[in-house]
Amino acid sequence: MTNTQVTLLQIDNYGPWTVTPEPRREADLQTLQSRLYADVSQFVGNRGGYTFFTRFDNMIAVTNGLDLEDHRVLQESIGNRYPVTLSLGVATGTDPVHALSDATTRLQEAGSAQDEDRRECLEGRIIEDDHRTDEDVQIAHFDVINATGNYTDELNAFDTFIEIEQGYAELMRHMRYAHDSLSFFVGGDNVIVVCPDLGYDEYEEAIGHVEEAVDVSLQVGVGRGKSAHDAGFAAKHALETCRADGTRVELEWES
Ligand SMILES: Nc1nc2c(ncn2[C@@H]2O[C@H](COP(=O)(O)OP(=O)(O)OP(=O)(O)O)[C@@H](O)[C@H]2O)c(=O)[nH]1
Repeated sequence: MTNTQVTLLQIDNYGPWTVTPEPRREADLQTLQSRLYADVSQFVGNRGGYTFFTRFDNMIAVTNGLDLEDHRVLQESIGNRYPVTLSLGVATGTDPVHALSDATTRLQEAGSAQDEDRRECLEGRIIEDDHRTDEDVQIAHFDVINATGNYTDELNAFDTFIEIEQGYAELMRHMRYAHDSLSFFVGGDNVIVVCPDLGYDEYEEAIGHVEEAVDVSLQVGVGRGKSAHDAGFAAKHALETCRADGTRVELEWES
């Protein structure tokens, strides 16, 4: 049974900061956001977690293996080095959508994202070490079949981007509402999905749905693990099996 630990990271009072005392240069905001993401991704990644940039002012991380002290150190380190601070909500659950929803509620109850007095909140709970198992995290790594031959080498770069984003948008909505999963575009033609306990049939159904709806063909490798890294790494290996064997769905634990 999965038990996903999800952290919502929210920049405190960021909207007002971007326009005070007057609107800040857009290139500077983009640079700040991408550097902040890079630092958070490295900190969480070094401890076995995955961070997704999502909307940049709100990031979502799978943090199985990180305790509350790790979260506090992250906040302190960012607060020391950036002109902005982070509030964090952490929650756990057998279904990652529920866990994220609980993490969100924790922050919302602590105050608005644009409340001057809500700074560096840390709310929630983690999975204790002695309760962690090798099946806590399930990650599915989706990829567009032959994106290079069908899109990248054929269409102009923007039209390729539209096709890939259409596939992502359809998959993300379907996995959220049909399978209680959180999907994140991670670059190129790749989408990483944080899932509850799903099996072969659900993944095959999702791929069929996206193909039917937007005519984008996907393959998926799925892995399980104690941390996001362990599950995601297993998923990457399963995806390599799809590529080698021409299969659409590979579950690492069944190979
Ligand atoms: N984030 C991330 N991006 C990847 C990964 N693998 C590939 N990519 C991206 O996806 C792009 C396309 O690579 P592939 O998916 O290997 O190419 P493809 O043409 O779709 O070929 P097949 O996947 O074999 O059908 C690359 O340029 C990368 O940007 C990965 O594991 N993680």
